[in-house]
Amino acid sequence: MMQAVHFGAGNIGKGFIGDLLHDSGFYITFVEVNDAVVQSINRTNSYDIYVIDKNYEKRTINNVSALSSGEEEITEAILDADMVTTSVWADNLAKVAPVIAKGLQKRIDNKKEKLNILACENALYATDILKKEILKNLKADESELNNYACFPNVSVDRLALNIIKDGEPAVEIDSSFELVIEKNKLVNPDTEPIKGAIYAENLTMYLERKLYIVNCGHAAAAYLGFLKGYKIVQDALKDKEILEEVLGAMNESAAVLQKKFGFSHEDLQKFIQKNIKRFTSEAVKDDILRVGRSPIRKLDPTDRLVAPALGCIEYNYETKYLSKIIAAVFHYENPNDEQAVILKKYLDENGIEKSITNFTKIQKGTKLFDEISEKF
Ligand SMILES: NC(=O)C1=CN([C@@H]2O[C@H](COP(=O)(O)OP(=O)(O)OC[C@H]3O[C@@H](n4cnc5c(N)ncnc54)[C@H](O)[C@@H]3O)[C@@H](O)[C@H]2O)C=CC1
Ligand SMILES: O=P(O)(O)OC[C@H]1O[C@](O)(CO)[C@@H](O)[C@@H]1O
Repeated sequence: MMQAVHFGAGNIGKGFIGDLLHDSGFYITFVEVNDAVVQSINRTNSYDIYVIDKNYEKRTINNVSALSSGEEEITEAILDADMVTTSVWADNLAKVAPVIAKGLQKRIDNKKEKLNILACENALYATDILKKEILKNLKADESELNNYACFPNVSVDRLALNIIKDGEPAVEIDSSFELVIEKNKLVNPDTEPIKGAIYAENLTMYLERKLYIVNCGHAAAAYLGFLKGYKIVQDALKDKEILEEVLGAMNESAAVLQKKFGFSHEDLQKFIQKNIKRFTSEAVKDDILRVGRSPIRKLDPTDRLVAPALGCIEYNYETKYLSKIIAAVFHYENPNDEQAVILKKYLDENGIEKSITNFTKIQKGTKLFDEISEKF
């Protein structure tokens, strides 16, 4: 049986990547910092996922085990692996990199064959970020590493939510998904190691369409919804004013992608409508605090809100909606979200102008800066 080591047994780890790896014939060793999750997987060497839009049909994923993040066996698991994947959040890639590097060093010492390493995170080129972090922790240099590992980037799209079922952590998923893998960076670009994935020559257009339309619209619903006191995304989107503004932001992003990649207007409209339908599905209750989580990451100039706004500026398009949503992020509060706490503290101590530049890197004196500051 093929072996995969997956870092992060969270919603996407279990509900998406684990599901597809299992379907593709892999035995999966999860590496996870949460010991309760490790124990839960190891109790039965399986876990359950529930398909929301198929009447919560249960799918049991077997041929799995889990290791706690400090365990020595991780190096051995990587030594024997055919693939390594992550879904730990982009902010944590630097933390898993030393562990992966240790396993890779052992593969290098043992002259093992090349394997694919994929960072399945919501971020632009997350696998490149992971590779850079691995190199910081490896004796080998990049050209030697390239003989032992390939690093395709990935675009990851599936709704996966955590639930407790019969006292055990489980995951609810949507049956629809899109996993796009950078084909030419695979160990063997003619193989399709994960069933159901799309193997793309040009990942950038898929990655940007996903991050700058799907995640942009979802984030817009969360931050505007929060401002008006909603708790659930589906409820926020029943508010006509919020829906109009969310669509406005998605359309501003779409205009940039149309110009940059040559997508047709009709295709992008269909894409937007399909995603609004997903966000408003009555079967799902998606917590605004989940979708709005880690606001500092979401204010990054390469992420879902600021990057499309900068694209609009480049093409001389309007940023009426995107600027309002970026401004709304600075009003977001969640005492249980470390980044939200840091953001609020910085804002309270330094004011909106310094905060805009500090978190978005948008410079004072530019049109976009003025718009965000005014809307705030
Ligand atoms: N949940 C969703 O619907 C989607 C999430 N994503 C992306 O997938 C990634 C994971 O998101 P979720 O699964 O929702 O989050 P999650 O919080 O459910 O899962 C992340 C898991 O990684 C574990 N983890 C964190 N640091 C670790 C470390 N150093 N070593 C081992 N495990 C570690 C956490 O304990 C947690 O179980 C994120 O980058 C997110 O943006 C992408 C598409 C959809
Ligand atoms: O996982 P992140 O990057 O924090 O953002 C939440 C987003 O990710 C998703 O969970 C999946 O794309 C969306 O539901 C939401 O837009």
